[in-house]
Amino acid sequence: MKKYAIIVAGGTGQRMKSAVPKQFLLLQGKPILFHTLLQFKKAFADIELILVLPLNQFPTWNLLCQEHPEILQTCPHQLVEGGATRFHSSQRGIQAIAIEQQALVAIHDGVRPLVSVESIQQAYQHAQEYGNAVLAVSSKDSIRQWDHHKNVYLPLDRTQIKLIQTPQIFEISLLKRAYQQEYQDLFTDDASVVELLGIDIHLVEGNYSNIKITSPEDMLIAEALTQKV
Ligand SMILES: Nc1ccn([C@@H]2O[C@H](COP(=O)(O)OP(=O)(O)OP(=O)(O)O)[C@@H](O)[C@H]2O)c(=O)n1
Ligand SMILES: C[C@](O)(CO)[C@H](O)COP(=O)(O)O
Repeated sequence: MKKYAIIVAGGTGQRMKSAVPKQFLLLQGKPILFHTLLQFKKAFADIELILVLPLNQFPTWNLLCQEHPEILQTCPHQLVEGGATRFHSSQRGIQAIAIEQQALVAIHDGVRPLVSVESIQQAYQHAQEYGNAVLAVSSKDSIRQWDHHKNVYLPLDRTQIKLIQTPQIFEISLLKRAYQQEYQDLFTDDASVVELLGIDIHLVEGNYSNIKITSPEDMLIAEALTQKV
């Protein structure tokens, strides 16, 4: 089946507090987005890549592609303008795909460059079998939830909790239908959008190195995890 990956990088990275948008920061000397795109290309040589960026970041990305010619040599991709929220960026990426054939579409955070090739391949396999697949890991920490009646945080059974990652992979017609829905604040990922159609989400074991680069210490962790020995 035809495979697409939509790499959403339409955010402004407020929590990273860096002058350079976090998706362009250099990890082992290469832009974070290059690492992300490359993992999908390594997973499937024939995959079609769509990169979603804010329109005002297109010139910076084009410059980076000139400075690092290996980006376009190894990971040719279509550039699509992002939206106001992650939902709207995913929606625009999805609109860029024609629906003339069956296809599996992965939506992946541009700032998760350490996703493994094996996880990507495994997730596509599960999506082929179950119609969708979402990477997730168990919590290594204890978890508490605010109780509005008691005005206190109460412990949850962490064996019942999963921490959700990307990629999140769906059949194209399902995604197109899901993203016709009106935006809601509870849409923090693509699975929550699809689920509202009454579809059960299929979780696949992810891995702990697939971190989302969100705040400054995440760059140190990513550098350490990619260190060549
Ligand atoms: N309007 C938006 C907002 C987010 N994203 C993408 O969704 C992913 C996960 O979001 P997050 O880490 O929250 O990124 P930012 O929104 O950029 O960060 P912050 O919330 O700190 O501003 C990122 O790859 C981000 O670029 C996007 O494509 N479009
Ligand atoms: C999609 C996601 O990475 C799954 O964990 C996450 O929900 C993104 O959340 P953010 O609020 O955009 O950081």
